[in-house]
Amino acid sequence: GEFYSSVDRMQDLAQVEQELLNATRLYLEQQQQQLELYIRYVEQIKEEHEWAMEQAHLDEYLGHPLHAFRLIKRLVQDWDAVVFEPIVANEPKEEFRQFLEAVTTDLGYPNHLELQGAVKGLARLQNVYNLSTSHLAEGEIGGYIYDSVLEWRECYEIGVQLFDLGDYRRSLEWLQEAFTLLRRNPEEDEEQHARYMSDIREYAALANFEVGNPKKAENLLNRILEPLPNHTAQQTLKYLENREPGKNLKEKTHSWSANYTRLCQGRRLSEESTGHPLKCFLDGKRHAYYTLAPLQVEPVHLDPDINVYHGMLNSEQILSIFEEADKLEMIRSAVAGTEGARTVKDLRVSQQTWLNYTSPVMGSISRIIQFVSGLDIAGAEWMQVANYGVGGQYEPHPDYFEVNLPKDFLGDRISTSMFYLSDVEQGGYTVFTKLNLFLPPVKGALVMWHNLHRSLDVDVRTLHAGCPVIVGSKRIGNIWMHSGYQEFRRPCNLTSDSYKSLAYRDSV
Ligand SMILES: O=C(O)CCC(=O)C(=O)O
Ligand SMILES: [Fe+2]
Repeated sequence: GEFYSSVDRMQDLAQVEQELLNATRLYLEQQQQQLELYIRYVEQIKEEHEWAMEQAHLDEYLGHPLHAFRLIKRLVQDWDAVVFEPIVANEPKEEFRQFLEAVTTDLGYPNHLELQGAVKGLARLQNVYNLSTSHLAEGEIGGYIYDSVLEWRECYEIGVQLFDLGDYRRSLEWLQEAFTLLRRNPEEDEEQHARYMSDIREYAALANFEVGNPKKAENLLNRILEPLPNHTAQQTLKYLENREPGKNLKEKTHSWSANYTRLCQGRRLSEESTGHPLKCFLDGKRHAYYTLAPLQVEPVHLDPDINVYHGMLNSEQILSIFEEADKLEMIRSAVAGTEGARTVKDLRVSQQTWLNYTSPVMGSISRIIQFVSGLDIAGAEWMQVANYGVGGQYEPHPDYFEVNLPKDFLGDRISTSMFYLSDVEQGGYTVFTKLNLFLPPVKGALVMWHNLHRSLDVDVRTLHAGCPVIVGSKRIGNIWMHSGYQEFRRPCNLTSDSYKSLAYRDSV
């Protein structure tokens, strides 16, 4: 499975590293003992050998039958048993090799795609939250200082990865950061230092070329060639001669990008009032279940109605949910692609699993959902439990299908009920890009809204997103009810109010 797309899965990697540390230490100690043993034996043989060589006449010496015997014995037996065999067999090495194989098949091991995923996550955080490269490298995120700083090599690696990903502007920033850090903290070996500086300059030249700055690229390469005329910068210079600068630069922006970014940062799009005073209230009447402990309702939007219900799950219940989810395999979240095919894309970076309603805690959840929504759980999918990873997000999307409804669905997703199963230290808001609304996750709270109009036409105003997680582990539980099972639960009139969506169809 994949690691970077879920903070929970990343814990396995910490375990992998712990085991690697233990096993490698042990291996090196065993090897060291083994080496010392070889050295002792070889010293002994050497002594004998040298003594023989010191004799005036070697042929006379070897003419002695005991001497001859001992030389032959040393070669036939001692060298073989004491030196050749253990060196060739090298048991600790074989053991170590087997351990590596076991640990990587057991727990899995990240590959270059994982590194790429983690780097993409960092760049995404920078884009959405306007994080400067130097602040991030210094461990400062959103005004908070964390005790984690990056070294020049790490910044260089991020720069190289971003270059390969075609994000040339960001790549350049990271390469510049690497350059600054290396210059501030030079390597002791001067030659080595110069080599590293050249490595950074060469990549920076390529990145400059790609952002449309060929003069700068040329200067950087010439700068390398001054002291080192044979450096590969020579070939790079030639390679760039026949290419067009800046032609691979592609800016990916969506119609919703500006709203998404702004709301994720916790900034409203405008201070325009909705005309409704939105005040929290207690509701003990919705269902007898809530007579003694009324629902704590926070209406966050009217028309479409979006409500947050606080304190719906306590920590023990949330723990039981995780215990249940832990027994199942988390998989990388897919999105509905064309023809309903599931595809994995950067627009959704999380892992998920599905829980049915048979366990005690899931039984409570199904009651909560029915009592609060007034809808029938018979038309619900299992609860989807998701955990986001490094810079994990879910770009703006509606929860309804509208077209390509899965075959086993009876009706579209009439409502979304989303439980926040964790607090998030920084980032990870849920935002509605057409509604000027952002919601910071609050552990134990439930957000609920309808995705369809009364007429069951889709309500395009419900476009929403999960913003990238900056710091922390975001967990949510989603339950989608289907419209097909609600004949007895929707007594209100079915006159179409879908005209309300018209103005929003093409808006951002
Ligand atoms: O993570 C969030 O806040 C939103 C998640 C979501 O919209 C979904 O899973 O459909
Ligand atoms: Fe959603």
